[in-house]
Amino acid sequence: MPPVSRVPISEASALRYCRVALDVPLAGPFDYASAEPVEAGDRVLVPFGRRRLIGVVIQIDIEPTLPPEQIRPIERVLRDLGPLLPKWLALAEFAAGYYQRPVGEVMLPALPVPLRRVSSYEGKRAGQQGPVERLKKRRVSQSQPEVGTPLADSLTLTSQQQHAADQIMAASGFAAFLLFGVTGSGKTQVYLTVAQAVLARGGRVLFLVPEINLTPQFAQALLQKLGSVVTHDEVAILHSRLADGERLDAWLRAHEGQARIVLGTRLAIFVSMPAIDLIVVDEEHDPSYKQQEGLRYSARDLAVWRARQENAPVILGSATPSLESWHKAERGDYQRLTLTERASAAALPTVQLIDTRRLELNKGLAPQLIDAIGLALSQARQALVYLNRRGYAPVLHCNSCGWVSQCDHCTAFSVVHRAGGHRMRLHCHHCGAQRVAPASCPSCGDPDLQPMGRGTQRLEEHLAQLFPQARIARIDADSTRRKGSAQDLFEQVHAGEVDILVGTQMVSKGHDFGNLGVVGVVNADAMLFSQDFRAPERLFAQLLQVAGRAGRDGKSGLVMIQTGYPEQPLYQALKRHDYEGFARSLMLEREAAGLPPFAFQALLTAEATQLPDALGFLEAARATALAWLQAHQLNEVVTLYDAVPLRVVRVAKICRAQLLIEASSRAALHRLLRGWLISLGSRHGTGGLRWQLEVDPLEI
Ligand SMILES: Nc1ncnc2c1ncn2[C@@H]1O[C@H](COP(=O)(O)OP(=O)(O)OP(=O)(O)O)[C@@H](O)[C@H]1O
Ligand SMILES: [Zn+2]
Repeated sequence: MPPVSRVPISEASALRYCRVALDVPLAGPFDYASAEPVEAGDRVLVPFGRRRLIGVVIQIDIEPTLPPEQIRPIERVLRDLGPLLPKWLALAEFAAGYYQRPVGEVMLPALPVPLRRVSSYEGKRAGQQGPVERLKKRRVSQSQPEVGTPLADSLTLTSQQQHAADQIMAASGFAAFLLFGVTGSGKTQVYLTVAQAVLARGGRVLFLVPEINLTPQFAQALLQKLGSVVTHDEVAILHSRLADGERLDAWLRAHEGQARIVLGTRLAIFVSMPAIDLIVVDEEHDPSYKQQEGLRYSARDLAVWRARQENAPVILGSATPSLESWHKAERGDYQRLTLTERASAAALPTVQLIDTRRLELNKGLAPQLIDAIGLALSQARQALVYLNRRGYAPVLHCNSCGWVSQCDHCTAFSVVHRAGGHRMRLHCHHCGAQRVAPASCPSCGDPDLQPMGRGTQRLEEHLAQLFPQARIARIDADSTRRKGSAQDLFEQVHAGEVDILVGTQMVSKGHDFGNLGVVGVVNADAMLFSQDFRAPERLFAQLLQVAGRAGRDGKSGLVMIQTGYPEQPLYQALKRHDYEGFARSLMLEREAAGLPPFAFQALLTAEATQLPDALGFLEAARATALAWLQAHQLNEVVTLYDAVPLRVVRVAKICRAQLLIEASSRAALHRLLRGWLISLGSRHGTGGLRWQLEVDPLEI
């Protein structure tokens, strides 16, 4: 361990004071003293309580807020990396302010682990070097990077694609575009055409995709189209499944400017780049752009902020834009570009609603769907059956006494999963607890326990019985846990080694299947009557997206949706591929009800071992907020709802409750949040109570 530099008080006048952001759940930032000059953006190793932490200097030459003798000195300035750029610091400061988190909890998690872990800089392995030098040594010893092979790019843009690309390329400085293009309209080609122009003049591009599994497809398309303007080495890929070293490598290449294309999932929005000349957010409506823990940011919204900061254009692309973005386009904040036709001379698929009320289903499948799948297979085409529920069956049930499988730790059913050798297991999808399914009913002893309902595993089994000759692949979170397994499965589908694909929404996002003739949707109704006001928007998007996988090759595509409510406007709009009409009706409802995008929300969630503690905390918080609103004459502008338990109230033995805050003015909402948070105290309160604030929550 390097000696701790204890600076004698007599020399205190030679000290400078600075403010350091640390990843601790306290307001911060924290004052430190330094004998050597530091700059904003420097990473430093500092003592904190009894621990030592790596932090980021965010302000220098400050007037300390504590008496000098209480201020501890910085132990070491980490000089293996130049200071983080002012623009990057500003992005983190903005996110911290907007999402109401201490800046250190934004900055440090945004850095690759080795750059913020004390042990990377100490101990035997670290020697004198830090992780950056170690990585660079490794890089030199590896073979030279291969140069991208420019492939002939034979596609001629359709006139709609060309028009959209021209509009974007004509933009100077910041401009936000909503690229609204039907499924298969070739939005990717528009992004790539604009990116090509940017890269050809030496610029840099940040591409965001919603799913890790889409990065290989995208990276390939990038190199194919852009191989003449960038090399392999100039593309950096960032997502959460990379090993620490890989992530550091990609991050550094972006930070140091070597990478000119950064392609990644939501976390890539926090990448450090010397400049960005174009940002693309593909499938901008996708909920996975919203981080659901820690700093609950929206990468899509930060992308727009960042484009403004960089004075660059941003493209938000989707066949089913979020109502937030659609609203901004309607108001003219975003420029809307529309692609109404599929690119490759393919028509949009025919959507049929199968009324299951008058049907006898065979293993949950309508005879028409079974026939359609059979026909597709006989024509050597593929079929996809979509069921957004993983596992074998949602619950195990006793016919004699009515016992159902429940998680011991959560107020939720435990889901039946089939392990190898057909053994049943029970998994809780909330807390992750797993156990072997009981052989007989724990309540009455009846050995005849039945799985009830259907998940993707069971659907896969049924399809195998109905189509014994077919090669069936299941793609869901369970079948793709192993790194690379999703990519392998998708490659098998593309290579034609799969006849029937069974999957959850993982299969619906953005995949360009070449030979998919039929898409069947089962059990979509489950989401039709959800409490969440965003449920119809989300269901429509999911179904339109999955429907859009069919018939992309120019041959016919057929989509069959099994429903007990075919007359529902959502299904009727789907049948017409009518995003615009459906969005219009949802928008009217939202406006009448004063819901987003016509209002702004925040959600305060509390967790405690006893529900009354969580509710009590929220009620006290509510009273404080009400008083504050009254004092600031904002009680007309901001509404505080009652504190209520969450739908799944107990998870892993912890009870959860929430308090919804809604405002007609974003500024008023943020004023309240700033004034209020201080009064709530530490996020880890006493008696195991924890709270969490989310700005712009997606799920309520
Ligand atoms: N100008 C073009 N001429 C011929 N084929 C094209 C053209 N542009 C795109 N394509 C092809 O059309 C298919 C769909 O393109 P792409 O995947 O970009 O659609 P998309 O708009 O992203 O759709 P989705 O929203 O459904 O993901 C791809 O196979 C692509 O190669
Ligand atoms: Zn559980």
